[in-house]
Amino acid sequence: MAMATRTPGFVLPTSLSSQPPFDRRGGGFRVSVIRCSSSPFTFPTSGDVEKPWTSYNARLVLEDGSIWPAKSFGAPGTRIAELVFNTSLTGYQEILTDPSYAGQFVLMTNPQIGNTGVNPDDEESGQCFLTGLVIRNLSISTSNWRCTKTLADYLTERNIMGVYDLDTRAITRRLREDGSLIGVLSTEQSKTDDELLQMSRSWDIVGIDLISDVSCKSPYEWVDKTNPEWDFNTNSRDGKSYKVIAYDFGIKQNILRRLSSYGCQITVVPSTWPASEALKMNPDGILFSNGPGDPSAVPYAVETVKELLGKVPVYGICMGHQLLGQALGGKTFKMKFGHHGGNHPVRNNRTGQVEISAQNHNYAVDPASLPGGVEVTHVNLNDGSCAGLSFPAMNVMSLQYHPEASPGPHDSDNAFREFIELMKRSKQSS
Ligand SMILES: NC(=O)CC[C@H](N)C(=O)O
Repeated sequence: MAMATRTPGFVLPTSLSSQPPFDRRGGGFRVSVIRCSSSPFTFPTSGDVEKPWTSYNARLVLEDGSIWPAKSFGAPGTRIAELVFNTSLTGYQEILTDPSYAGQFVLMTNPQIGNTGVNPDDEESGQCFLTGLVIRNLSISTSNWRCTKTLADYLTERNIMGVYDLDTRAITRRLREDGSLIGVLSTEQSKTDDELLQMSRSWDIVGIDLISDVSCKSPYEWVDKTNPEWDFNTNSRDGKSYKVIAYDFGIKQNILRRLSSYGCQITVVPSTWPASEALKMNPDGILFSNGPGDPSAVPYAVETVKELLGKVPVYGICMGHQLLGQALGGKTFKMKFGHHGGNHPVRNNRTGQVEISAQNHNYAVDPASLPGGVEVTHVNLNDGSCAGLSFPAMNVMSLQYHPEASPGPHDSDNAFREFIELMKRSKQSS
């Protein structure tokens, strides 16, 4: 049969290539099953080289009917999740432990993963929250002075699936063209392709509250700072102490470390913590954290944010920003394939400066839905989407991206100083 090449490594029969693009929201599916070749490139871990991990044959089946043969290096089994791609060159351990990836498979576009292993200092939380890791090539050797374990052992111990030997470039192009897709990863040979395909088509992530599962269950104090050896921006500290309540919607620990390094005394509270209780604790400021899933599916959290608006300075990060956007009267929407990576340029509209930022979100605030007085302070320069908000009348500031992350540059860290200044001004005027 004559074949037409759609993207490198992905071959579609000509008879099917003229069909309209896959559209899950419209309910249409292009074909039932398309078999994809594994990667056209050969790395040292392919073929006969003896590997220091246990490997099974695996498959990634996407809801558009494409099937990607793979090899497993993590936990065996069958799992379902939304597939997103991440363009970071480093930081896979932070990604694995970022609670905002709950319900997702993360495909790394960097073709070589695992070379620095894992270490106790790079954890963003106490467990891996994503459903699986999809990579092109797993490094056969691990070498780093901080490394305590290989990536394969770490994922297996934590019962997280990891697969390699797929054509990650072709899958990424597919996600960019058609948008995020639901997929099933499986090492179970007894399951047919059709069974896995049906699984992927009967699951959805939109409209689901994912934060209740990842939030802490009771309040606790946080005291750890950034390791002083690695701290930066230290000249901008004023040496004063600020009492901050951090709502945990799936908080990354580096947010807490940065706040602590800036002099905050932090109490972390669960996502369901009543606003009235938070106010009784008499905080100088409140942080609304990052967190997984659809921000419009957690109206109880939006209500809590609303009750706190105007009473104390507030700072939202990622999910926290999206909750603030809704509490201020705006709406969120699902993006085509989101932003996941350590190299997103963002313009600070107030200074005109561009920050290279770390991002991880699939939803965004629609600026057109926001009421007058709410200022869009930051814009993502890749697609013009809203990356930051401010509502000075109520001491509100928020960022769609991750100022605590330092994927090389530390450009966004000043946002913590701005929060400190917001609290300081508010204290002085009261
Ligand atoms: N990192 C986050 O807080 C993610 C926010 C939200 N879950 C999204 O995907 O847009």
